[in-house]
Amino acid sequence: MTTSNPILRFSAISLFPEMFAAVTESGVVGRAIKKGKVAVDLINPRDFTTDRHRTVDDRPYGGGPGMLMKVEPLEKAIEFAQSSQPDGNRPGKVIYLSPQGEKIDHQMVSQLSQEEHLILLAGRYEGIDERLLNKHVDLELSLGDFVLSGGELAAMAVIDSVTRLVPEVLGHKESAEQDSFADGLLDHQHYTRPEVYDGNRVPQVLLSGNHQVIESWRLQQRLGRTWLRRPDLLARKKLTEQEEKLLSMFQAQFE
Ligand SMILES: CCN(CC)Cc1ccc(CNC(=O)c2csc3nc[nH]c(=O)c23)cc1
Repeated sequence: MTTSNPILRFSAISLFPEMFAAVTESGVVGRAIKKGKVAVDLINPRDFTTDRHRTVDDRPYGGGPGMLMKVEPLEKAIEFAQSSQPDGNRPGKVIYLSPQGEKIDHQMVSQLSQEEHLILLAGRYEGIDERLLNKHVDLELSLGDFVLSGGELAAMAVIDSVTRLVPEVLGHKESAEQDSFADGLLDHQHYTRPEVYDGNRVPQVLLSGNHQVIESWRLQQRLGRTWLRRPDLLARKKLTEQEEKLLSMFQAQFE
């Protein structure tokens, strides 16, 4: 269902629209749609075919394995998505999910959350015609250096991660949690009942009730774990004097 004035509209172009139920019918995105803050339109290129067999794939010039997405149904699907734009608004940004794209990270997601309309082109087969790409696609994004069967999972990752950053979508409680990754550090360890599990106790500091010490311990763990597991993230982060001190105390235990 299309909502009249959502904060952000996604148009997902895919041969497998039913896959998107995974994000539209549950969780944060499902709630945001119900609240009318976000809209997700599903557009299937097969609905724009004109032949009896509703053909959506075509053979590659120059031969080689596999097929490509047929140009005409795909172009019509993109144009339909762009036409579903409330007039006067900025034209939707066309994003092609592809292994050749720029890797998605928090910065990219944060930028996309400022848009009003994102048209997500989820490819299947080996890809799409380069001329179509040059004519319609504004941005090519990849989920990472591994092979998926199509762009749908990547498109859903964009829908979920961008929706979480749209103001007023997350309640105050959840939005606090989103800050953790946004500040470029990994998360600290988590513990819940029982206090002793499998012979292991919860770190005493977390039972102390001393919130200042607990916050300091958690920050130190976040700095230390990022240093151990993702030094690339740490290299990009300007640390305060207090953070430098906490990290060097953490590192001292490895000397
Ligand atoms: C023969 C070279 N392959 C490119 C790495 C062909 C190919 C494999 C898989 C696909 C389908 N994948 C996507 O559409 C895709 C879309 S976003 C993405 N991110 C990471 N990995 C991915 O495979 C994808 C398309 C072409």
